[in-house]
Amino acid sequence: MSIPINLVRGRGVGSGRPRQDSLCLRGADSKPVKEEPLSQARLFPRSLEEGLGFEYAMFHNQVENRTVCILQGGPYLQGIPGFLHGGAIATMIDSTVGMCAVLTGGAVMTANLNINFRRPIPLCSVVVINSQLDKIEGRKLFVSCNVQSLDEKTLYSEATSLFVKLDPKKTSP
Ligand SMILES: CCCCCCCC/C=C\CCCCCCCC(=O)SCCNC(=O)CCNC(=O)[C@H](O)C(C)(C)COP(=O)(O)OP(=O)(O)OC[C@H]1O[C@@H](n2cnc3c(N)ncnc32)[C@H](O)[C@@H]1OP(=O)(O)O
Repeated sequence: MSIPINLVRGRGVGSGRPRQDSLCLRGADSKPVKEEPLSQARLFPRSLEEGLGFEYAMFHNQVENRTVCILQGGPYLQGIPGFLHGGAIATMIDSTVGMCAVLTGGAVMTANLNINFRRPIPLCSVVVINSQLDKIEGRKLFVSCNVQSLDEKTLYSEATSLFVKLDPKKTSP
């Protein structure tokens, strides 16, 4: 029986090389089986060679609860020829609004993510993801963002998201 891997904890934040992470293996009942260092585990957007995948830097404003990501999607992220794959865009939107939620609320997980893809993003172009915390209701954090060209003339995507703070009383998220 194969053991499903339910949680890979990434530690790489912002730009830089991928770091070693630890891996928690969980059985079918979601109970931890063992936790050990795993050199192959990487934060997903840091899993490709430099320059070929997700090239980005993030900046967080703690006063305004805003996170900005400067992103250049490389040639391994192609969807329609010449343009970024929608899943790659979704990954970086989730990572940016996720960073905003984590730095505001601590341990959270994405519960809902809605994306409108307005214009295709040319491969290897530089775009800006602007996210901000809209409101907090109990354990729920609502974060929205847009993806624009550097000159702000082109709106590529808009998204809204819901993050839920993990409940320490529950054994698994
Ligand atoms: C984790 C540690 C974080 C620390 C990391 C630090 C290092 C930072 C490094 C790098 C940051 C980069 C950032 C990465 C970003 C990527 C994040 C992801 O991609 S996460 C993977 C995808 N998401 C899942 O797999 C979730 C699967 N879902 C769940 O596990 C649960 O559903 C969970 C935890 C989200 C909520 O479960 P419940 O049991 O705790 O809570 P309930 O009672 O169900 O909901 C609480 C409230 O939220 C509403 N809610 C829940 N889900 C909803 C939904 N989908 N739509 C609307 N409302 C929803 C409910 O109606 C309830 O609302 P009412 O309190 O009654 O008002």
